[in-house]
Amino acid sequence: MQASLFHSSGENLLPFQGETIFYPEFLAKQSADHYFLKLKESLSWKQEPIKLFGKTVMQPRLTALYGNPDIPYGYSGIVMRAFPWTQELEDLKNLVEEKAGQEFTHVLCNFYRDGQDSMGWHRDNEPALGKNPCIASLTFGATRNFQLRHYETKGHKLDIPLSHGSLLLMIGESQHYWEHQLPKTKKVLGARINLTFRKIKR
Ligand SMILES: O=C(O)CCC(=O)C(=O)O
Ligand SMILES: [Fe+2]
Repeated sequence: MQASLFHSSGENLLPFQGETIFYPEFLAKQSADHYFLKLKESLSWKQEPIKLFGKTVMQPRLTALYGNPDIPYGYSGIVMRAFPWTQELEDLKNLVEEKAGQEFTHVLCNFYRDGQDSMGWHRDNEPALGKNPCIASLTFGATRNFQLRHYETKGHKLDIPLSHGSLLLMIGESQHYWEHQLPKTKKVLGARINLTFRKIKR
């Protein structure tokens, strides 16, 4: 497969040190509507604790990990065991793999119940993801503002409204030089599902 072909329809949003490409209409509305309802009711959503500066706190969202159960994956002091792929997640994985031009082993699923659920500044740079990982982020439901900023300078802040059916690819050196977050908001009342496809090494 020729990597250059896959990103031809998208533009890099980062000014330097990484590539992040946004496809606002990756899925048609009807298809995105179908997946939102299906994923909401069928995935094993759970609120899990994480360790933050030595303290155990509950994550401000629900999560579920799917993929190869033989490869454990963890972040922020927790280890998650993956559930095997469901039909819907596998179908979406195939679509995303075609666009990204690479394969994924896992998908981390996030459920933001409303604007009060969030995710703080971080990089997806666990050693198990390898040097320049491709993180493919698929969104369903309420549009939320996704923010990126340069990790060292905390400058060059970008706001990307991740809409229903959109796909964001973070590739190259993105996870080395840029951090991202999904801040809380008083404006958003509806629920949002985000799937981040990842390739995890043993
Ligand atoms: O919900 C989002 O858009 C961000 C999710 C994310 O950054 C992650 O799962 O690592
Ligand atoms: Fe992330």
